[in-house]
Amino acid sequence: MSAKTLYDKLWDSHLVKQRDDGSALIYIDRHILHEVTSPQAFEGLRLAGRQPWRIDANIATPDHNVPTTKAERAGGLEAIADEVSRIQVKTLDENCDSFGILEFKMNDLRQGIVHVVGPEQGATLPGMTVVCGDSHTSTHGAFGALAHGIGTSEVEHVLATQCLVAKKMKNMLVKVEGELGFGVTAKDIVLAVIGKIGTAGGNGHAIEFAGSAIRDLSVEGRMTICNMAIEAGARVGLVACDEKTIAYVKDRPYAPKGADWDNAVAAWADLVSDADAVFDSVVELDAAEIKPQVSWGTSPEMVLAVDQRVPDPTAEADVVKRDSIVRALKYMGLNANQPITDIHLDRVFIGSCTNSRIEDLRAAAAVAKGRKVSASVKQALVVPGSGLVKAQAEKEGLDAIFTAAGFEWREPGCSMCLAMNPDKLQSGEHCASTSNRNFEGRQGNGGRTHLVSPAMAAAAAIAGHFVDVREMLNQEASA
Ligand SMILES: CC(C)[C@H](C(=O)O)[C@@H](O)C(=O)O
Ligand code: SF4
Repeated sequence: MSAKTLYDKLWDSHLVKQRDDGSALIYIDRHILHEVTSPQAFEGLRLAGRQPWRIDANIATPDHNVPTTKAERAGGLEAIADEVSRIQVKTLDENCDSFGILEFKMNDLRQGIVHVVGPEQGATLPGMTVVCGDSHTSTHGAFGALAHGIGTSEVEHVLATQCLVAKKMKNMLVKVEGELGFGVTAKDIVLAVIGKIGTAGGNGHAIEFAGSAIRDLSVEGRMTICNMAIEAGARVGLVACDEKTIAYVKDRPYAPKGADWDNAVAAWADLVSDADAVFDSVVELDAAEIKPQVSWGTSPEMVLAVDQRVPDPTAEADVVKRDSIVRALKYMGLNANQPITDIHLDRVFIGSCTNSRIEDLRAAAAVAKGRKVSASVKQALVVPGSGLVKAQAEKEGLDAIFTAAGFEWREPGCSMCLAMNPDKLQSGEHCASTSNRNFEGRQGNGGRTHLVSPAMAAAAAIAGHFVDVREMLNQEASA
């Protein structure tokens, strides 16, 4: 038998039927739902008089439309001021109740962003196929699972049949070897990868992230990396299953127990690419060369190290690239050659499915501790990814660190990651954000997003402009 990549193995073990035209039917182990992409799918089921094929495979939670202030949350669903949001969240509740689907409702301690909640509950497991009507489902690939986003009609198809029509992708290996320097994180790795290969670099591929720097990351760091595979053009991001993955999953509510656990762990040992597996393309990065990253433009590939300057379009020979630089500079209100550290921030957002887990909050709090948010920053938000992350952070006193420094401590949800709830940028405002997309208008009409790590976002909040967090923490910069 020929050598296989991890992606090949996951694909083969879920293949129900391969057709000659290249399309295939794959079995889906876990389906996660949120309020934005599920209403029409449930409606379709209803119209067709169908029931979900395997009710227990589904798990739901509202995240995009939920408000994040205590006051709005305390009033329950009726207090959601925005009508569309209120209807979306209510509809998810009604659909889950009527079809018998497990849902962590808005004020349940287990509620949160789908991509934080799935792994946290052990609903995402190594070796599974995981889908959700959300592009950042790639996050779950950090567990050695085949995970990707699907559209609303596919949500209906998965609900009805537990299968998905899919096409096998190509294999790409992104290998990051060596040790990360002090203050450099998983977020910086993935931004550097996207800076190198571009937002189309992974098109049509499943990207496996490997190498010693990836192995050295925590499982949460690996989730941050896989989360942004989609921003590199790949619907799927993957990391091999190892001892850390298994330790993370153990004893979580929906993880197998007893003899089932032992059998599962034995089976998971094979969730690695064979040593001689062949990838269609390979990209290599040296971890030691990666510095804290800041996106300056309107696409995640428009990213630089914090000590660099915003590009000068006149230095770009390629006319298409030159035009996109000109356009991005204009939208972002930046000048050619401006040092990244001269970019001033109006708001700071620490949260989103990329960076709202406990380790992210710890990293931000380590910077915020004993410091104050700059008077020039109008708002600095910290939004935990789930109620359980929030509770853990409070147990560790992180909330007190943040509020003493002048950050707002919020209830879990997607929040300022995208403008689907009250947390938004005003036109022209610059935001240091730990999220994953910096498209025009992403955080509010005319808003200007800069993607960074949690530590870099906290440092920017303190300084009022971008700074190298390594200098703020007064440590020897490792680069
Ligand atoms: C609303 C949802 C469909 C969307 C996605 O698919 O990713 C959102 O989560 C995003 O991050 O843009
Ligand atoms: S946090 Fe942002 S990227 Fe993640 S699911 Fe919500 S809106 Fe999408």
